[in-house]
Amino acid sequence: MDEPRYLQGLHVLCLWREKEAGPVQVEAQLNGVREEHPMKSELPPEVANADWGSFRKSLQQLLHINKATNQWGNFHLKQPFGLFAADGRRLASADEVLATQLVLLIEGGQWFWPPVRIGYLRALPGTTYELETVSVQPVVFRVRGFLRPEECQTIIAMGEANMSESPIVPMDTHHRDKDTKEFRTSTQARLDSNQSPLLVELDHRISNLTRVPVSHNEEVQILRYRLGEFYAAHTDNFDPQYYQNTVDYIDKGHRNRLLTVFWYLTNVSQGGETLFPRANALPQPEDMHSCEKGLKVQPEIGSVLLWYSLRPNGNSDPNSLHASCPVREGKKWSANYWVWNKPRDFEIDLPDAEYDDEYGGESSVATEGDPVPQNNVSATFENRHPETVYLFWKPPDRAQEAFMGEIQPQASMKMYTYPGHIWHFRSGVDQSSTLLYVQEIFEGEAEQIFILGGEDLGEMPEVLDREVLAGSRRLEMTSAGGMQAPSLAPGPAQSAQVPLNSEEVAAVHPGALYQNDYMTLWNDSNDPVSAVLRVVTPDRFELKVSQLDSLGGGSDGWVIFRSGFTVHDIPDQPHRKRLQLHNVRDVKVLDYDESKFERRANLMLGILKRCSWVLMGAFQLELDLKKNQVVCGPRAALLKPFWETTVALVKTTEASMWIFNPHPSRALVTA
Ligand SMILES: O=C(O)CCC(=O)C(=O)O
Ligand SMILES: [Fe+2]
Repeated sequence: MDEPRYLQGLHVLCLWREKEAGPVQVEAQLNGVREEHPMKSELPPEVANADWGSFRKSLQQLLHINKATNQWGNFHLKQPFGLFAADGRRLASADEVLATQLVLLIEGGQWFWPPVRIGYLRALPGTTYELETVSVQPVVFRVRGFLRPEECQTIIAMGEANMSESPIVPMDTHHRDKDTKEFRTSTQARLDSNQSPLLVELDHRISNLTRVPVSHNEEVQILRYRLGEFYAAHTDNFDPQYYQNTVDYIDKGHRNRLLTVFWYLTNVSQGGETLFPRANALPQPEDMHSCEKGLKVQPEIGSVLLWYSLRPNGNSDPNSLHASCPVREGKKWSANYWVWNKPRDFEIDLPDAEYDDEYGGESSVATEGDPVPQNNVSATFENRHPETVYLFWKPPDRAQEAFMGEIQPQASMKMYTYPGHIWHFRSGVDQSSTLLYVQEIFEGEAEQIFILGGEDLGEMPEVLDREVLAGSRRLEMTSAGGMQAPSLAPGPAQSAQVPLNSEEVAAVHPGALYQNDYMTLWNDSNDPVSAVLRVVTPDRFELKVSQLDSLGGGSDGWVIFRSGFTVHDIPDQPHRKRLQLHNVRDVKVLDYDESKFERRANLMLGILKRCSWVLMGAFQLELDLKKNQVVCGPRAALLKPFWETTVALVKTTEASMWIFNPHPSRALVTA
């Protein structure tokens, strides 16, 4: 039965809190229909601080989203729902959702532009073009001037050099013995984006239009229709019912073509229209070759059509049936750009950001024989840079990287991946943009967190004010030189380093020692923690933290952190200097005795050890020349289990360092 609501699975939510720490109010317009009385409800206050999985689960329960709303069955293969801002930006934390307030929950997991009404014009932010709704059932947009005439020319020329007969993927149950020519008479060429920078650019132009990552697209298919040539009515997605031979390839229907961006590369004098015979709920036509009824769109050079073959909930949309009417005069050049609801790289099966999400509490069908990959890793990439970073997966055997999404400042993105996989972080959406960082997924941990450090100092100044420097001036931290990729490569920091004056030289001379005052840091057993920073050379230090929480409630644990550093000015604070940390080749960044710590601590230390750049970005150090202190604090959540608060390490000497002796019979040694 056809669903009455053709935007099923697209829910518009408004979330807010009336009081800080109060419950989260939710108002929801469901299934793309604007009701006079929207659904109203609230979620308990703790939901606001919940991890992403629990947060999603509470929304899912509230809205009664379940897998069974999907027509394909095999629910374990169904893609999880996605949450988006109204401009199509994917949201990835409770914080982000609550900050955004107006969000779209899309059950099919990929962004879906709401059509609103026929004739509705939506300016695409950051571009000069508009999405014009030409049909709401199916959802079809036209974007005029999306391609420049000279780009159309170039594409046609590339296509022309590679033409062959247009194939169709025959429905194995229906059309196995039929001649392709009965359905489609055009000629076609597939073009790999790698062969042309224009195509690479178009991948991103389109991804920006659809808000679906580039990794989801098929190679563009250039089409040429000569006089009388046509394509009978069909849908672009694959219904598993009709594609038994390819059913695994399409995850039994859950991996499917989501949308088509159809390029018109020429005008056509007569005929050659794209026809939607079921537009506005018209019934299934009897004659798939008829061009009589339905919505007809005339080819117009440089314009594109965007239509969805799946509904927002991931089911197929029978109204997306479409055809190319025969060309009556002239020639028609056009192209299919198909975008799938899941990434196209099948072997590695790298699903979407939220693929690992649990639907929870659903039918047993969902768990029967789920092919859950064994050694997969969920990697969370947190962006602490002041600018958006672009995440790419670098396949081992190919030069072409797969764009997986963008991470806004302060946002994070979770990916399913595998040990040994390489991830690239770039400054832009294409592969020619600056490579900021390379991260390999390591063995052993199922959950890995990577924080892309930066010069953005986040909440740090406040922490300093409150806990260490009460009464002193608020610190103005600076953002030095934009993006600074944490790097494993040795070398000086990128922002300009100032020559040291004599005061500074004295502060960081080899052998200079700094220690926190006795009883300023504590472990769980209430033993005082000692932190000693020792300058090794004028550009390297070693920080030893001892009396850490250890096995069986003890305090034997110690950690040594080694880093290179450069000294930087802080505007208007002549006596304060920022120490920028960096790796030094052949120096072991982290040392500790595993046998001293509990499993959880070892786990965290293991992570820190493997991605030492995290540590470089996680600590914030400042030199106070007046007070002879190094102020040291965490600036990444990752560090907080070890280093909760900001402490001042005071200049000291070997002889006057304090040592805590946990043995009660022996006296504490202080100067
Ligand atoms: O040429 C057209 O207008 C539509 C072609 C089409 O739908 C296809 O090739 O899948
Ligand atoms: Fe088509």
